[in-house]
This record gives sequence, C-alpha cells and structure tokens, in this order.
Amino acid sequence: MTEQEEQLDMVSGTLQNIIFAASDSYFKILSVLVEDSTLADWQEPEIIVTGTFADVQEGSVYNFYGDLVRHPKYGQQFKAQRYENELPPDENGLIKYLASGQFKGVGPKTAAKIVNSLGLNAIQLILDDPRVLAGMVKPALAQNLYRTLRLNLGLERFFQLGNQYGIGADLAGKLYDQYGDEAEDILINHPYRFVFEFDGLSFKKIDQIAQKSGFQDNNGERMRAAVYAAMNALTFRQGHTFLTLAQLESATDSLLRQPDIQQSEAIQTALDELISAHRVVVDQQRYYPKPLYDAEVTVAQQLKQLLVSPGSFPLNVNQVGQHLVVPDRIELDDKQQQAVQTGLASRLFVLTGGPGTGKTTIIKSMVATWQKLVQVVAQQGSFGTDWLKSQRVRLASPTGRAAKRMTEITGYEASTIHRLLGITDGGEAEFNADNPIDGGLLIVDEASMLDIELAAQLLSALPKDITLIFVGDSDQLPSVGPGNVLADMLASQVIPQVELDTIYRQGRGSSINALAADIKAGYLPQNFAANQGDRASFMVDGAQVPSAIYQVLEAAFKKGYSANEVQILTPMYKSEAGVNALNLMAQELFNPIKPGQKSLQHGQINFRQGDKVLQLENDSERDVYNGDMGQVIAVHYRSDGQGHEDSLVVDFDGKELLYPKKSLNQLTLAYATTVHKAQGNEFRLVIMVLTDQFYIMLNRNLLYTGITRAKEALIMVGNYSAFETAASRAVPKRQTSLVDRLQGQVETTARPVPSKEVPQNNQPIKSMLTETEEQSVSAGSAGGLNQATLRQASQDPLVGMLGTSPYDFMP
Ligand SMILES: Nc1ncnc2c1ncn2[C@@H]1O[C@H](COP(=O)(O)OP(=O)(O)OP(=O)(O)O)[C@@H](O)[C@H]1O
Repeated sequence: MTEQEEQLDMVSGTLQNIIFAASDSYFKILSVLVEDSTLADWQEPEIIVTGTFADVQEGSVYNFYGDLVRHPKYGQQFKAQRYENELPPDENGLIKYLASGQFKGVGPKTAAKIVNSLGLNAIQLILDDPRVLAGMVKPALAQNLYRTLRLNLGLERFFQLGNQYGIGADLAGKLYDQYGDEAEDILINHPYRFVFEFDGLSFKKIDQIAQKSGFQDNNGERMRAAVYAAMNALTFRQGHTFLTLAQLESATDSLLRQPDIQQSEAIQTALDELISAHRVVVDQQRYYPKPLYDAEVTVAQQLKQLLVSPGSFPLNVNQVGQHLVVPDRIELDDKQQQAVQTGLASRLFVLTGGPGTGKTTIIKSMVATWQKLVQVVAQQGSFGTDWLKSQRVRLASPTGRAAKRMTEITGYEASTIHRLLGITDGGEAEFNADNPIDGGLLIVDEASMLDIELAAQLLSALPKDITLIFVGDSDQLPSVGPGNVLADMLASQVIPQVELDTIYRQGRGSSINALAADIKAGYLPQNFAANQGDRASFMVDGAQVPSAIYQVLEAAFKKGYSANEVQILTPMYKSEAGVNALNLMAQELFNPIKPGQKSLQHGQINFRQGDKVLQLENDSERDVYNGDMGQVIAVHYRSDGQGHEDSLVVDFDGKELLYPKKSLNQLTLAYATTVHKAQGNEFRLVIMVLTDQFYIMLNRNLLYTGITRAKEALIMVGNYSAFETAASRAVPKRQTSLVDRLQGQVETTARPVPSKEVPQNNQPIKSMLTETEEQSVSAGSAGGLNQATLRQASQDPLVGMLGTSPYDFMP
C-alpha cells in the first residue's frame, strides 16, 4: 500500500442499488448501505459511492477506498479510488456463496465439497488455476464455475493488480476489455506486448510496469518494443513513412535514455527480429512500420492501376471540351479549361492551386459536365437507369466542414471520407476491395489533408473504372498522419495534373491571396506592415501580444462579428499567446458567464450555452470528427431530471449531439485553435498570432495555411521577426517513397503530363459520341478574363458585406 493510499478512507457495506452505469466505460454510481466506515462524521445509513467498478452485484458486500467529496449539486458522496469484494469470512458463508445460484450447476453439496477440499482460499485458488477442481467436479462444470468467477471477480482482481502497477481503473478496464482473462498474464509476464497491440500506454509507462516484474534492461522483448515504439513515435511526429537506421538508433537511444556502447548492436538485433516478425519492413535501407509500408504500396499500386484503367466510357479531351458546362456564366481560362477536360478524360487527375484560383469553380464545372456526358452517353448507348445510377457523382473530403461546403457549392451530397467508406472508430471500413463504393466520378477536395493510411483505405474501396480527381493546395500543411500524398502525387509527374495560378478573387480577401502567394515564394511583401482593405498587421513586442490580441478581439466584437465568424489561429496550446489562454480570453469577451447561468466545468474550461467548441476525436458513429466546430446550445443538469448525468448539447451545423460530462474530454473551446485544427475550415475574419516564442513551430506552410483560412479579412498579430522566420523557412521534408514507387518499374501506359499541355492520352478505344453529338457543343470556351467575368467576380456575395476594414481593429 502506498503512502497516499494509507490516507484513503474506507466504507464497507452492502450494495443496494446501481443508480447509474455508463454504457461506454466502467463508471458507476452506487447506493450503499453502510456497515462500517472510517468516516468520522458520517451518520447516515446510506451513502452514494461513485467510481469505476466491474460487474458489481446488488446484495454483495464491498469495501470501498477513497474520499468523501462534496458535489456542488448532489451534496456529499464517496469517491472510490479502488474497492474490493468482501468474500464470505468463514467456510459456511463461502459454501452459501457458491451455492447461491450465481454458479450454474453448483448446489450446496458441490459447494461443500469444493470448500472442504480447497479451504477458505478456494476462490483465489480456482481463479489462479481452475485445474484445482479436477476430480471434484466434472470438467464442464469446473470451466463454467471458473468463467463465472472470472466474470464476477476477474475484472475486480485486475483492477487491484492494475492499482499495484500504477494503472488507473479506467485504463485497467480498457485492457481487460481488449484482453479479457489474458490481461493479468500479459501485464505481469509480457507487458511489452502492449507496445504493439494496445493504444493508450506509453513506452515509458510500460517500461515501469516491466521493471516491477523484474525485466532486465537488455531483455530482448524490451529492446524490440523500444525500437518499435521509437519508430512509431518518430514517423507520426515527423510525418515520415520510413526512417533511416541512424534516425532509428538515435530515436531508440533517447527513448531508453541509457546510451552505451552495446546499444547499437542490440538495436540491430531487435530490428532484425522485428523484420522477421513482420512488424517492420526494410526496403533499400529504409525502415518502415509494416502498416505504413503496406499503405504506401497499396496507394502506389491503386494509383497506377487507375492510370491504365480504360474507365467505364472512355473519352478524349476534345469530346469532354465539346460538352463542357461552366456554371455561373464564368469564362474559364486556358488552364482551368484544361483542368476540366483533362480531369474528366483521365481516370486519375490532380488539381492544385492557391486560394482564389478557381478550384471550387472547376469542381462545379466538372460535376455539371460529367452529368451531361453521362446523359449523352446513356442516350447513345441505350443504357438504362441502372447504368446512369452507377455513374453517379461522389464527393468527399477529409473534414466535415469542407464536405459541407462542397455540398453547398455543387448541390450534390458530399461526405467525409470516413463516412464515405463507412469507417468505424476501430478503423474497420464497411467499403473495401471486396465491397467497393459505387459511382462513376469521385472528387476528393482538401486532398492535402489525406494521410497515407486513409488514402490506402480510400483507394482500395473504389470501383476499378471510376474517374478519380484529387483537389487540394499542396502548399498547405501536410496531413496530420504520416505521408505526403498530394505533394507526392504532384511531384511524381506521372499523374495528369494542372496547377492553377491566376488569382481571381476580387474585393475582400484578394490582398490576402496576394500575400499568400508571396509567402509561398518565401518572403513577406514590402507592403506587409501597410494596412490593406482586407488585411492589417499589428506587430508588437512579446509581452504586449496578449493585450494586442485582446484589443483586436474587442474591436471585432464591437463591430458585430460573431464568435463563429472570427477565428484566432496560433501555433501551440501553451504560453500566454497559445490556444488555451486565448480561448479563455475570447470566451470572456464573446460569451461571459451570466449570474445563475448553467455551466459545466471540465479541467480549466467552464462550458456554457453559446460557446464555440471544437471536437477533438473522431466519432464515426455520430458522424463528428476531430476538427469539427460546433456551438453549445444547452446545458442540462442531472438534478433537473434531465438525463442521468450533467451534459451539454452541441450543435454541429444542424446536427445536435449530447455530451455527458464524462465525455467532455472530446471537446474544447474553439475561439482559438491551432492552425492544424483549422485546416479545411474558412472564416470571415482570421486573427493570426505568431511570436518568437513559437520559434520551433514556425514555417511557411503553417503561415500560408493559417492566413488562407481568412475569406474576408485578416489581422496578423505578433512579432515581425516571427512572421519573417515563418515565411522564409521551408517545412521540414517528409521522408516517403511514394514518388519513387509511382515512378518505379511497374508498367503503366500513362505518360507524364506537363501542366502546360493538354494531354491526348486516354484515347477512347471507341468513341461513344457521334459526330452530331460532338457538334452540339454547349457553353464554355477558352479565353482570358473579360468584362463579363470581372463583373461576375465583383458580384461575389461576400464582397463588402460588413462595411468594415482592418483599420477598424486598430487600437
Ligand atoms: N475564370 C474565371 N473568371 C472570373 N472569375 C473567376 C474565374 N475563376 C474563378 N473565378 C472567381 O474567383 C473566385 C474564387 O474562385 P474559387 O472559389 O473557385 O477558387 P478556389 O481556388 O476554390 O478558392 P478557395 O480555395 O480560396 O476557396 C470566385 O468568385 C469565382 O467565381
């Protein structure tokens, strides 16, 4: 017992009633009839006990260890940190317990036989090894008794064991869920297995557990686990799909923190063993975690297959051009037109370009043109409605917000990639190679956010003859997970691609796009400090940054901007200019607590109605994903009779979700977020904060991604030197082999397509369009920007909407 434990109070009593049992954890609220306790001034016959409990039985006696706490609404209750099932203290009691009916097939006679033979310690002995029952009862009965005892007592025993190893009940519950009866054996004898199989325990923690069990530093299991853990940590931190031997050695060294001369040899041995066990793949001296290797190979193979697929109705670029549909009476420029034509004439295509260059316009045009082509082909080929359905348009994006925007713009249903593939939270996808999705055209927007594993899942689940188009800005931050899919596809030059580079956005937001272009080129423009119609910079010294941000925020608030329209972006969570501090500052301004208002406290955050919040985890069942933003629309208290627990109701773009208090770790305030979390989102006003404090985080892609989230106005606050450093510093390169694989030896008939050339590849085997059809060409022709298009652009509904300028935000 630790010193801390000795200070815990104890309550012993009969469990009367389980008031609440959470469905997704072992958290329970119990009503207990007190028989004994160390609580000095507890006089009541009953006490409420809360905590993490296994399959506790009403009517059984338990000892609870913990503290008496005062709940703001429910008064005093006992918060248990651990507990034990008090087993009957004498042989008669034990016989009664075993014969109580809980254990099928065990009557008073059998129970007496067991207790007489095994003594008072019978239950422990059976749990340790059910073979002690041999000869006493039939094997089937012995198995059944053992299983029921395990179910009733195994988890409790594991909770206690976990406690000895410093593992909290929550984590112990998760381990037990994953491993069941085996959990105990693994924890004691093979703890390093958790590194490979269990998500939620760090190597350091596992190492501590193993040390308690007597594992030596040079143990082989330990070395293999250390190499693998170091490999995973580094690939995920840096976004690499593979590491060099030197990188791996140094990462393992720093994880073990005991570099000595033997280390390098031990690492090499561990690595060889990991390779034999198919946990690590080595290919041309590049060391990959197996899942990343498999994903990369799958992506390369699938992309190459698409490149040579004939498609369901092959067309050449001219035929597409003749049926081009351009919405909004815009005249596409040459590159834009080339994008639509090449995109739809190829089976695989990548469209890239900065903000305001027309990517969305092209998606709209592609969808409309595709619909038209499908109609024409259906008529010519006398295809029925089934064929038409099979050619339907699918739209997807890595984030919910971007998918919603695609729907609004195209009028077609768009979804997250997770939803498109039916990916559950365990990572299993409903759609895969054996059960592909349907559709003739799939457009994936915000493709810069696609990591190698999600890309592999997506590509594996596509029909072989689909037309696949990726759209994204390769200068934005790469995906959070490993891989560099969009940039690699572009760099490979084997996939038809077009880069749009003329910025069309007029009015508000246009000088932001020009600034983005300069930053992309690696520098801040001369006019950086000079305020423009839609952007301003507010450069101050480090200590003044928070008050400068406050002034800008206050001005935005007074100008009538709602919290949803303003977004503060900053690189990190900590520090006074970090996400956490700025969120509290903005909350006080935009949504201060009112006297008597309901609220829920979680950590440092006090959530209340009206708060802008951010989802931090993927929850595919409820279709809400890491990075989605919503608004708290209600706070419910249990004491009001509303549900079993205090909870929040959050509205995510029309979808209302309930968050019981225990799941509030899935949410945080969203007035300020990191740039990473804001990827795929756009806001009317962005306040971009960079200071020298964030030096290690500063790079071009971060700044570029941050400022291009601003649709109308941008205020930059911080140190000039920080902005300058960010603009000048290229993002660290991710180590991947996708470019090599795409350019590799696998046969492909596709040839690289330089962006300036409209390719004549994918020539149809037999055109399905007749001459007459081809002549009945509709809208759209190549050409530059004319007066009509300029008028169109200036009618952008966002232009001049607020009648404010960044000058209004200056103190
Ligand atoms: N060829 C063109 N002629 C005139 N206006 C155009 C042309 N192409 C696009 N535009 C206009 O430019 C603006 C920006 O285009 P669009 O939204 O398609 O760009 P984007 O690349 O998707 O930008 P973002 O990524 O910032 O959303 C729109 O108002 C659009 O109507």
